[in-house]
Amino acid sequence: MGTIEKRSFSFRLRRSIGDGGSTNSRNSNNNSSTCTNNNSLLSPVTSAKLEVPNSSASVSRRSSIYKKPDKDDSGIIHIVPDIELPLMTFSDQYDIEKTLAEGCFARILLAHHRPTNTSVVLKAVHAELATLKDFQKEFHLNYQLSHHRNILSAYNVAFQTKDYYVFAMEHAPYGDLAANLGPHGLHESACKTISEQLSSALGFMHSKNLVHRDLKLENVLVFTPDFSRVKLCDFGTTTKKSLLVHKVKHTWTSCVPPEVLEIVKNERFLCMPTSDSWQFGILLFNILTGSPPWHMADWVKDAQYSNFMKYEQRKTTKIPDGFRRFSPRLMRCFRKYLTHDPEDRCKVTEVMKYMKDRWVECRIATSKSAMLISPNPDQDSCIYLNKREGRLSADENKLKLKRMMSSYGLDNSIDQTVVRSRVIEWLSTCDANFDSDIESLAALEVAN
Ligand SMILES: Nc1ncnc2c1ncn2[C@@H]1O[C@H](COP(=O)(O)OP(=O)(O)OP(=O)(O)O)[C@@H](O)[C@H]1O
Repeated sequence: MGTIEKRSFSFRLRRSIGDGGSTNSRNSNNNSSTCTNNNSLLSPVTSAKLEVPNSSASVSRRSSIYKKPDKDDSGIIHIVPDIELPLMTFSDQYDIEKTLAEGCFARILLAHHRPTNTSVVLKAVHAELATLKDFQKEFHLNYQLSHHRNILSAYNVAFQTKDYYVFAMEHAPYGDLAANLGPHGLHESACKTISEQLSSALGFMHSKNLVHRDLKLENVLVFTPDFSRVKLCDFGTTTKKSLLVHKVKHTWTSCVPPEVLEIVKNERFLCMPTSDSWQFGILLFNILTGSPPWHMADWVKDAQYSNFMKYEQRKTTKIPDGFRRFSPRLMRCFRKYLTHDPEDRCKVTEVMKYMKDRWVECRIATSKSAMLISPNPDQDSCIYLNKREGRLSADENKLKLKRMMSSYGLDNSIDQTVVRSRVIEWLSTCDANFDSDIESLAALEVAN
């Protein structure tokens, strides 16, 4: 094997975010705006000479190769600088420990950086599948956004090998949200924690006129097992607001907003933050239930979406199937995120108004069929509420009713045998598999 010559590249092209038009890249935006390049905005990136840590860096960024980007970017975030990428091999400075993931465009490698004795993750973008300027844009944005606590920190380190463009970032020890989601979703409190952090990260991006465009479970990384620290990653499709873009390829159809789904192949459209709001709504549903609300936001082809759309547009009061467990407050919130018309869609931070509300309510009886929905009560907030809090509120309501009736001088003595047989009769008409001996009914009798 011959030695690989180390040389630097500089790029004469001057551009702003979204400028391009490559056909094989994932972010094949095409617009004509051009900005003046400023090399001083980001110091030349070399992996041979690593940056000394900034003393004010937060605990999670203590790595000796982390250099904090400037908080007050005054708009420079929209100018992708020409950076020099030294050519090297991984083994020059890194021991590759394992491949964490293979994305559509990149390999994600856990590596040990020998000179600084630091564990890092290397995102190695296939040079054949992405253009150099797409790589530079992703690296620049990730690095510049790094100072938000819920955005993955990129180190000031980038280089190229024979086959890859590479940059370094911190390691998320618990992987992505998709890997942490059970079939019945997460508990309400975890969903609130996650949505608070993600809405903050996306709100921060929007405040800088940037649209992420590819929010999905796989692009949210988990740093603590209780989800108290999650971070947004993958800025490969991030675009400046109002630029003309093509559809993002290689994403789940359920994440594609209706106005984007309608776009015909190769047609371009304006990139707007409301598409992140839509994807936030889908992600919220996904983490609460374990699956997306529909396959695609096409009211002709997808009955589930069509049902939601009728409800959202107040053509029916019937709550769509997948949403029945949610409280009226959360339904109001979903309506705002998942409204068909992007003009009417709320800002991504809207969810913060709903943090004090209960999100999940149980409208499912504790019958055998209900238990089949979630055999593990701790996995499903609906059943969880039903068991731990349902009885308490039922007792309280009963007492209230008794007090109210007696204050009007009404007799409130009830024949419990009649009540019991009516309940059994009603349940058996609802559920063919109903067994009158189930524990919940025995408990009902005791409570009465
Ligand atoms: N810093 C990290 N720590 C741990 N895992 C990571 C890290 N970065 C990425 N991953 C894992 O690698 C996967 C792919 O990463 P990423 O989305 O950046 O690659 P990509 O090629 O752009 O993906 P896509 O297929 O969405 O285009 C993530 O879903 C996540 O599981």
